[in-house]
Amino acid sequence: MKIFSTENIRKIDRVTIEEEGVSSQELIRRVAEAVTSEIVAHWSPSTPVVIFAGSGNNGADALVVGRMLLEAGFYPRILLFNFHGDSLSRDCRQAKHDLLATGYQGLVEIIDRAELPTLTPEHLVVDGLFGSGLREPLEGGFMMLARVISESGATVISIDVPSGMFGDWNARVIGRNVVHANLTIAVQFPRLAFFLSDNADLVGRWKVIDIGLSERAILNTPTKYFYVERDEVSAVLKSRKPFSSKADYGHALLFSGCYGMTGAAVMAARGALRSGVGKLTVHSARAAFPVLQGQVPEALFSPDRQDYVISDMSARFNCSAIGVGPGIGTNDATRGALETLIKSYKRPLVIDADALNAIAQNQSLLDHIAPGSILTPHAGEFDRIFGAQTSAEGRLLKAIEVSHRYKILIVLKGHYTATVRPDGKVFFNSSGTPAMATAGSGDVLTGIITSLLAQGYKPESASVAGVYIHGLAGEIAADTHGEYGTTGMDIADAVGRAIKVIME
Ligand SMILES: NC(=O)C1=CN([C@@H]2O[C@H](COP(=O)(O)OP(=O)(O)OC[C@H]3O[C@@H](n4cnc5c(N)ncnc54)[C@H](O)[C@@H]3O)[C@@H](O)[C@H]2O)[C@H](O)CC1
Ligand SMILES: [K+]
Repeated sequence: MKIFSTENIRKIDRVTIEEEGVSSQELIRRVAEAVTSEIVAHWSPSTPVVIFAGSGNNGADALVVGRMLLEAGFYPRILLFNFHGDSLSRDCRQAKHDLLATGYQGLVEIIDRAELPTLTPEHLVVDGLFGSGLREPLEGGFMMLARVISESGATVISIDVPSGMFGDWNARVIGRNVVHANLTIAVQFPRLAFFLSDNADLVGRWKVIDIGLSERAILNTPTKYFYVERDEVSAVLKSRKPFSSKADYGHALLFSGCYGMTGAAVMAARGALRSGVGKLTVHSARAAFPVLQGQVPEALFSPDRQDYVISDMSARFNCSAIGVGPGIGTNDATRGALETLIKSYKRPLVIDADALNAIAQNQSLLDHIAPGSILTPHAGEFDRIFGAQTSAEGRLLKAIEVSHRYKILIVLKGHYTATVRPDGKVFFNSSGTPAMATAGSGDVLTGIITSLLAQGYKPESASVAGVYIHGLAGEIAADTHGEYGTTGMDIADAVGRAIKVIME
């Protein structure tokens, strides 16, 4: 699914109204209908509801919600901010008119000074103060109002975006000055800001409602941001040919494991094999031999010269893809071997874990990484390489910059793992569960992406598809083992089923 900028949503909105003949009032009605159904489905008419309506079309949405709630037997209190008595948008004026035409007596129109109602945790607040028309961070009375709403303990449903927050970038916004929603109901598309952990407490849960904006305009409007769902991944994964053999699905090489961290190699290997690689060789410390051969008998074992660490990472047997990092440790010999690999290997590498930490200690290696390589850092690993970031937004911007500069893909792991490409496109992943916050989970991902690369998928699709498959495998594993009980190995073992579900 495309994630559009606020500006582009406005354009698509305009095309829908001007070229497809849908009136803005009809669009507002569709928004209000969806918000109202949500309320009617989960709250009883006796709920004390307070609706805050601003002067623009976000306020118009809110006023129409008010009218629809009245029809459903609720009796909301509605506050409309109409400074000087003449600031309403045309649609907001119309919505006010329609509301008053029902004979409703509860409208409080705030023209100069606001008398705010006391809010308690029993209240349900509908936040229609500001949507995509917000121009500046809130200040003064609106800032105070946002704080009062957030600190009241009331349940808050925000229409389109939490008021005070921009849909795109929020570096200038202070979280405390934004309405904190429990649920945000976004019009037609999720916003970039929803995917950044900085805003998690402001957005709450979010849903998107389809109001039927022009499909042609949606198709023709470019964007750099995407939300990856199952359909996009199933369009990428290829079915196997009946007459194919293992030679058709690549031979991956993993540099993984050392004494004490052989399990990482096991999980990466399992992830690779369960995602369809034709052959797999794991090069590891000699001491890893019995564990790897015992736990992953399908993989070939390539012993290092050294017993306890990896000291040699030369590419061998013309392998079709290399993954490096899980459980390799930070030994000098291993770091030296990694430097040689990075400086000599000309095809994309998958680089994870301690291999990332080695790069953090020798950043000149970034200049040598083959274009199209995939780095899979979590926030801490990313910051160690590219500098400490104070926000997820800053980290994403930095990832976009360095991905372009070094021509590498960065898989920034988190709740919505973001895959950042050198062309500036960013893919936020939709699958996954907190059950995956467990040791070994990342090793499995390295295995999956390396396996897809080995099978001939381009780095752009191996990364995005690999991340989605990994998340879905985590969901499947958590179905059986629960949020607490899911292990890295459970995730690895569910990878095959995840791919099956995607391809069905
Ligand atoms: N996307 C769609 O297709 C549809 C969206 N809808 C809803 O409409 C709003 C956007 O409405 P708009 O009138 O453009 O803007 P707002 O209601 O968000 O607010 C504009 C209003 O606020 C004033 N203002 C802006 N910034 C500030 C500030 N910092 N302090 C004080 N006042 C400010 C500005 O001057 C205007 O008066 C969208 O979010 C959806 O909710 C429709 O439902 C139709 C389809
Ligand atoms: K809002």
